[in-house]
Amino acid sequence: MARSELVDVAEAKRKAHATSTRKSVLAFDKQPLTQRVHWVHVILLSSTPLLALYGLLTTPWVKPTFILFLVTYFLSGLGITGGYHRLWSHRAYDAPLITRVFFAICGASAVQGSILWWCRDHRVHHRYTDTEKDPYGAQHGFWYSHIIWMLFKKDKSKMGRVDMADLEADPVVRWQSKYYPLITLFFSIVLPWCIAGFGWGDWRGGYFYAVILRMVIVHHATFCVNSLAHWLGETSFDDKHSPRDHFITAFVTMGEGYHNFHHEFPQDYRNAIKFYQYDPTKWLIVTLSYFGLAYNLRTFPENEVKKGVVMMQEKKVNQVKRTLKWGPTKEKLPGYTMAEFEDQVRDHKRMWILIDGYIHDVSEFMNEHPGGPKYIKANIGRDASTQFNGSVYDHSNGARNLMSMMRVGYLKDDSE
Ligand code: HEM
Ligand SMILES: [Fe+2]
Ligand SMILES: [Fe+2]
Repeated sequence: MARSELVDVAEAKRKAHATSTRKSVLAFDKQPLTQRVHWVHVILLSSTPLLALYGLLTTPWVKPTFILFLVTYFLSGLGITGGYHRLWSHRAYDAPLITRVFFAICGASAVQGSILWWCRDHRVHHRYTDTEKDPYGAQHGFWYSHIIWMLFKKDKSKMGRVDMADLEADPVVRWQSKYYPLITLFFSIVLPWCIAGFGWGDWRGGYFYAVILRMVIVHHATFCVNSLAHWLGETSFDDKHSPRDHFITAFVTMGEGYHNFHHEFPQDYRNAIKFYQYDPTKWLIVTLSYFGLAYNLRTFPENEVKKGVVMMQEKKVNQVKRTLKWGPTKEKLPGYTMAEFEDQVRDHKRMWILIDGYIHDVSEFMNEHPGGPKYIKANIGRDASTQFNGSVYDHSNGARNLMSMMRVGYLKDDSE
């Protein structure tokens, strides 16, 4: 079986498996919707955007607050992407205590739950992508994977399970889980607010911009990794699941936009593999590694990454190939012995020519032959393989493809 056919068969099996998983673990309970609402999430996720909007309309920007807004945006955003996501969820690199504490604090300031909670869901998402066990399964649509999944409590017995032993053993993770509300309150709200207030007297701007607006933007940036990154762009490495690569998603999410790559090679500390693609999270990890603050940066072997690309290209080529006519194959043709072939030409006056094991009807082509009819006529009823392949003229692919459309039979050997 050809390699491309193997790929197709494997894919059909995967699709069948995915459908059966979807049927067997149908989502959501019979419980009424109102009883399943996750009120804390609903209130947090609806009030903060409204507050941010109100702040935007009523509060003037001052330069130091704008700078503080940018700094807190990058710190909390990178806490999620560099810490929660690449370090803890995927172990894409190792980091000493100081880096882990830094990321634990920055990540907490994004107000997206503790490392343990966030990483558990994320590992489940990778393991059960696009099935009912995926907490933010993209098969339920853009808005479900963006935010709706958080607004309802889940039936835990139906969620996928993953190994979290490595995180449970990390004292920084345990410390962050234990004091999560305090750490978040202080680093997300109190500290930036006080810096703007005590620093330059902008209590109002500090609250609305460096705390609320920044929080809302980082929330939705992260949510975009689950929605936009499973919806917009190319499936450059594998199309068996929904993750996609797009530079817009990368810009919105601090580099998490090459999501097809990421789902294929989740342990790679990079999301963007080309130097010109936007991945500030990767740049941060590399910079930290120069100072010994990150080490063992993991990358997937280049050879395997390229195979993914080539297999997708092959798939696209095969799709186009299937739309073209290639002439009948041996299984669809009658076989003739050499004697039968010669009889057909002699007794039935067929204009048949034998080349490369196939018999071709050249009656309509003879006078169109770019090399002139003479060469064809001289070979009716004969095997012209040697002449066709070089002794007279070595034909192009175009000529070979054209010839395959003229097949009317193949040459049986006498034992057949
Ligand atoms: C069904 C069989 C054949 C087909 C479909 C075919 C097709 C073509 C085509 C498309 C060309 C243009 C150049 C190219 O694309 O390579 C060509 C040129 C030519 N063919 Fe054939 N051919 C066939 C059989 C033969 C045979 C049996 C001979 C020789 C005994 C022959 C001799 C030549 C020669 C001499 C040229 C001219 C090259 C030139 O002057 O540039 N062809 N043929
Ligand atoms: Fe994903
Ligand atoms: Fe991930």
